[in-house]
Amino acid sequence: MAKLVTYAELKEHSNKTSLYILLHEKVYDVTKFIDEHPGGDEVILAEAARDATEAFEDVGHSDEARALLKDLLVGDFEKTDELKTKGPYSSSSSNSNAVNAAVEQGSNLMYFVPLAVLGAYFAWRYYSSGSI
Ligand code: HEM
Repeated sequence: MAKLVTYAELKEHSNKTSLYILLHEKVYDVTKFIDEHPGGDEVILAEAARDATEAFEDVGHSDEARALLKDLLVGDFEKTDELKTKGPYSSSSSNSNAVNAAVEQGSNLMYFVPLAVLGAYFAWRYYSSGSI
């Protein structure tokens, strides 16, 4: 059976001397790999002691990148309440609500502007037809 890695262990290995990364509920030892990472060491260090799945998938890593993982595997991550593997960090919903509201306001304006132009056009036709 695969080794279970606890959240405490994940946190212990969160610096350049020893670094574990949590991806898809599995823990990888990337200590030796970070210097070779084409994306640089900082982006990986930023994912220490948290769920790096989203960051990793957002980049759209190649199959070659994924193949590297199997040699780095430490074990399965032991799920805890402290760190939901779906990511408690996935940006706060209040924030995205504000963005949604802004987008909605923008689209209201997108309807209003062409309608106003149309209204102005018919008003112009109405008045100019009277004078011809
Ligand atoms: C242990 C996990 C990781 C492995 C094995 C890995 C491996 C690789 C490899 C092989 C590439 C070259 C392009 C490709 O083949 O897809 C790459 C690129 C990249 N990686 Fe990772 N990576 C890991 C984790 C991460 C994380 C957590 C991030 C966080 C954002 C990240 C960000 C990037 C970026 C931004 C590039 C693009 C670099 C460029 O094209 O300039 N990687 N990675």
